[in-house]
Amino acid sequence: MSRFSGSTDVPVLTADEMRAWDSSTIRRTGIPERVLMETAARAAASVVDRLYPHGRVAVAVGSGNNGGDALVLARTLAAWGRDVIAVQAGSRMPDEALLHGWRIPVVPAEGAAEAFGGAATIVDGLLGTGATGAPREAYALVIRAMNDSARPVVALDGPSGVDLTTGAAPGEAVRAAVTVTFGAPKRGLLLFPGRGLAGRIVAVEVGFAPREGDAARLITPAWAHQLLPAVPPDAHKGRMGRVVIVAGRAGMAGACVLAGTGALRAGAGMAVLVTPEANRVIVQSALPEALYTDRDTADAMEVQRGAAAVVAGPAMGTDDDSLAFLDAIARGSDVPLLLDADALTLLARDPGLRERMDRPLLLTPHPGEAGRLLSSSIKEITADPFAAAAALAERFRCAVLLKGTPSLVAETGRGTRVNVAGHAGLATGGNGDVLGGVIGALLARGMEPADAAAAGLYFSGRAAELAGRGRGLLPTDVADVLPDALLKVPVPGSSLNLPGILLDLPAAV
Ligand SMILES: NC(=O)C1=CN([C@@H]2O[C@H](COP(=O)(O)OP(=O)(O)OC[C@H]3O[C@@H](n4cnc5c(N)ncnc54)[C@H](OP(=O)(O)O)[C@@H]3O)[C@@H](O)[C@H]2O)[C@@H](O)CC1
Ligand SMILES: [K+]
Repeated sequence: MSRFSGSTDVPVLTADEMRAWDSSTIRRTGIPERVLMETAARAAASVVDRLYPHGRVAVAVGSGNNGGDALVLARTLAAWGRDVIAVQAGSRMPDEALLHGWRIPVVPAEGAAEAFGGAATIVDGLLGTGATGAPREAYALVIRAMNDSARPVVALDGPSGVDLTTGAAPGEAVRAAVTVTFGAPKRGLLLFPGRGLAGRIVAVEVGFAPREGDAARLITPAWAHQLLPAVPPDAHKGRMGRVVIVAGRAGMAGACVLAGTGALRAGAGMAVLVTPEANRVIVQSALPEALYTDRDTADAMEVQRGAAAVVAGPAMGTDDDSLAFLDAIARGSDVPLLLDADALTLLARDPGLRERMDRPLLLTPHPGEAGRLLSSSIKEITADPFAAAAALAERFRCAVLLKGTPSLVAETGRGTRVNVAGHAGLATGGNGDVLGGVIGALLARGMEPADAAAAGLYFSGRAAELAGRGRGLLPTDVADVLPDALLKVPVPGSSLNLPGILLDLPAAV
């Protein structure tokens, strides 16, 4: 289960952004780099000591500041009475003065396998945000020895060999049990394969100044709850928002039911399901709480009268009739419109649809749909989802929720939001339909499209966590616990019980 501090503002940074933040903190505050390093390394030492309290700790030391962190951590653990040995990977060691005179045995890279074999826990302080390309030979040797040792590895800032901006691993890369990352989670830790190699991710606060500008940020519980409009004590269904859902071609009633369920479970005052007559009996039996309108005879303007938000697309069909109906819907109102699934395929076919409508727009593509909208391949989308989401937002002048691991929300001029709530149990058909309905309900309650998308991701992810992690979770199981996820109950902080933990994310398994 993802755990967060109460912070509303946790950046997600590229390696370059992290280095720039570091230098600007030093410049603006006068805090010496050594103090940041000391704070970072002591926080990591606490995590190592808490999680792996017994036996020898072997610390792999690179020649940059990541190695500096490792030396400070080694010295700190030694001062706490732990048995510590260091393995030198670089041609030189970081400043010896970091050891404060503590004597720690140091072995060369060639002795790594033996040193790791004699240890209970390994700390990876080889490479951090300053690394470029695949680890060079002595480093690669030490990384191989680490991965072959069958000992748990705690990576400092990131698993060495992982590009902390892209998540790529161009050569040997550490497979960590835990990554303690400093100041903010790095983007490359949240993108695969980096996410898989990082293990459990613990982000610790180390004394940076507040970040300025529109960097990417985590969607935190505190932020999502703060955005959620309060339910007035004299609420009535009209004030809680009417969501119109255009979904499900004939024979595809399920998508419509699931989107409607998502909307109602997320607190919409009313859901109107617009779907062909062929689906009527199923839709009305499965979700009698929703209103039904026959799509075959519906007037696109009439059906949106009184609506506070419209969701169109889940399994609605991609034929000419569907395009004509979508076009009429898009032009028939000025309330926020969410386009998902088949509606995105139709938009890719007829991008002029965007110009013909005049209303706030949110697109919620998966990488395949994003690829169609940008005329690029799924591989290109997943290689840099941050860039793809930003390009879509620019191209269609709208908010974009790009689904994936992690899902992102982008809008031009606003920082990208990154979701880490939820788990792989959400990767089944139908959850996207529920999510569309949830976001529709949040739009209908007056949230901005990008905010509604980000909050919708968080609350759905949280609901999936509450519903449990096992296989076989139905989208309706997730929808059923949405009301609990939406309650303003504080999310428990890190089970490590140490101060300053911004994020504690379980390993991706
Ligand atoms: N100030 C902060 O924000 C704070 C930062 N902190 C810490 O500093 C880390 C960043 O430190 P950094 O900038 O010194 O870079 P780092 O990752 O140690 O690597 C540089 C070294 O690696 C080498 N090298 C590069 N590529 C390589 C390769 N492929 N294969 C082999 N070697 C390679 C390169 O050698 P060169 O290429 O120069 O010969 C150079 O010696 C950051 O991640 C965090 O842990 C904390 O103390 C808290 C405060
Ligand atoms: K590292």
